[in-house]
Amino acid sequence: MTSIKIDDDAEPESIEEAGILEADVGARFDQQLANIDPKLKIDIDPQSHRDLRPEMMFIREELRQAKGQTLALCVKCAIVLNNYCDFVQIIKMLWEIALCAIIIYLIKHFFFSNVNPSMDKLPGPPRKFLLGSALEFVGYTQTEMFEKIIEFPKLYGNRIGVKVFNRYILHVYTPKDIEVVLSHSRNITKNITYEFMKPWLGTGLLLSTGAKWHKRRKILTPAFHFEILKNFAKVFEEDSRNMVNDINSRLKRGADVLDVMPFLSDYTLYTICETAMGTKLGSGDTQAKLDYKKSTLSIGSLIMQRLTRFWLHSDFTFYLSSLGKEFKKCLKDNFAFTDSVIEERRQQKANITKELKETDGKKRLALLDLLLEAEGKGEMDLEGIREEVNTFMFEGHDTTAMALTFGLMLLAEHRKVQDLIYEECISIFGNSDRTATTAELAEMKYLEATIKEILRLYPSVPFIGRLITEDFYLDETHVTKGTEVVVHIYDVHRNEEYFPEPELFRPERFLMNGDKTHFSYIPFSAGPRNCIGQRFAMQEMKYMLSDIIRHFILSPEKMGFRPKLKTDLVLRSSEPIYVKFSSR
Ligand code: HEM
Repeated sequence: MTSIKIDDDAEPESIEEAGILEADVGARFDQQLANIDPKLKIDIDPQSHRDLRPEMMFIREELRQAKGQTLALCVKCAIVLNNYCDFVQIIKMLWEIALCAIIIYLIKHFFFSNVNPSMDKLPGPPRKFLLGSALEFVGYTQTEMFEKIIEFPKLYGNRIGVKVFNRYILHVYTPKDIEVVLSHSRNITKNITYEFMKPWLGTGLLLSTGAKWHKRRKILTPAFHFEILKNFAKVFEEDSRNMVNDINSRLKRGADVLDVMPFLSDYTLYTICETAMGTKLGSGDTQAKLDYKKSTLSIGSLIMQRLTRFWLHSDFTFYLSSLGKEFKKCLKDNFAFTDSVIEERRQQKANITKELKETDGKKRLALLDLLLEAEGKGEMDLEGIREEVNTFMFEGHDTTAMALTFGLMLLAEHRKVQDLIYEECISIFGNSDRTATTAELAEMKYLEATIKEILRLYPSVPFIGRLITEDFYLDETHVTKGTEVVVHIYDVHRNEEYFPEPELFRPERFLMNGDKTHFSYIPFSAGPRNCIGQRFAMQEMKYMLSDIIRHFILSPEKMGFRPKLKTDLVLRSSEPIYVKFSSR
């Protein structure tokens, strides 16, 4: 309710003056009445008009219409009301100007603040006004996404520029470009895609950057020292022997065809828990273990779905959505398991300290022990331990499980390769059933070449990303700060120039090339942020594959079967991979 007070002293002196005022005020009213908020109630006290002469009154019909009531206004009232309306108009106008300024700022910030003509020149998928290529993957399944990404170099060439809103994303495929990106000592920050993993892995070794990453890498590198891997040999041996026994008992029950992915994933999980975490899981599925495996698979898939829906990129919208709610539930299950692993090791801490004393500190600590030791020295807190344990549990078991899965699929179709590995094993062990020493594993050159070839065709991490923090050039392309770069490992491994007939599974390539593949072969990435666990992974895979081939002949369930691949945190098959086992 707006009350208009009349200052009687300001009453016009004469009818003429009132007439002039009315004409003036009336004209201005006519302009403004259209803008008066119809909800505005104007209450003019009729008592205050009682002494006014009738000539000094005028009725604005428009006001009556606008307010649904007849108002008799004296000229002074009209002036006051008019001034009031002017004031409201000014405020409204200022608000509109501010709103426009905010919108212009946001549009500029989100769509136009990042302009890089040399990136704009690069070929790439079509761009829509303002959105760029933001709609490119909307509605795609993970399998369709993978197929589309693989098509990119065929459509647009070997250096591709993509713009999504204001983000430039450079895709590189050639060893020459990849070398520049990965060797850069200061461009070590991961790109925005990895942000979606942070609620899960925190800023552990995989996701951290700058000083934190340097400090953590220094603390954790000793956990992958050659001597430590030697200590792990016993666990690798035991787990691969258990795996062989498990397959044997299945064969006795007549179950000779295995869905290999979940099977292998169990064993790589046992191995990472027992080696890096110092915790024996025991065979058989507990609910916590099942929840961990299920939630790890779901987390990857939910992150991929979020990635393709740009409106879920903000935490606010994501956690309101059903995907976000499911994601939270998966994190809870995942953390419950990893927390129990930490707790169990913490309980054994007294034993570790005793062992350290007995060996004069010469005993090398496993990863989790190093973390607990760092906690004791005040270099790390519980949150820090948790993010590293989550990082290593995931990176340390899913990557190797997928490599072994694709490995068994390829070996099953290539009997000759199996025979060559078998012969290599016989040349070392003869008829003995004993397991290999680390020195003997190092001698298995053909097996090593086979694993390399498996990882060439099916690199567990098919793409990696960086956020550029320091400008550099790729020939004439100026890659500026803020640009994201995606390195296509899967594609560079299929470059015909380096790997003739790239789709063929041919381990001999690595016997001839040795290690002179440079940046054309990077399953473990390269440069400062390469895989810290690569020797661990190679050793684990050697133990498992050699033990399988020494005991079984593999054959495919369906000859020529190639599963559809899907984009995920690691390279996955979209359908089960079955392999038939028979005893040698
Ligand atoms: C076949 C097996 C494996 C493959 C193909 C693989 C591949 C890779 C690749 C490509 C990266 C770089 C990721 C990036 O730049 O975003 C990486 C990083 C990493 N990997 Fe592996 N990995 C394997 C096994 C393992 C194992 C067994 C562990 C641990 C025991 C491990 C732990 C890590 C960690 C912690 C990083 C982050 C390193 C850093 O940024 O400093 N990986 N891995």
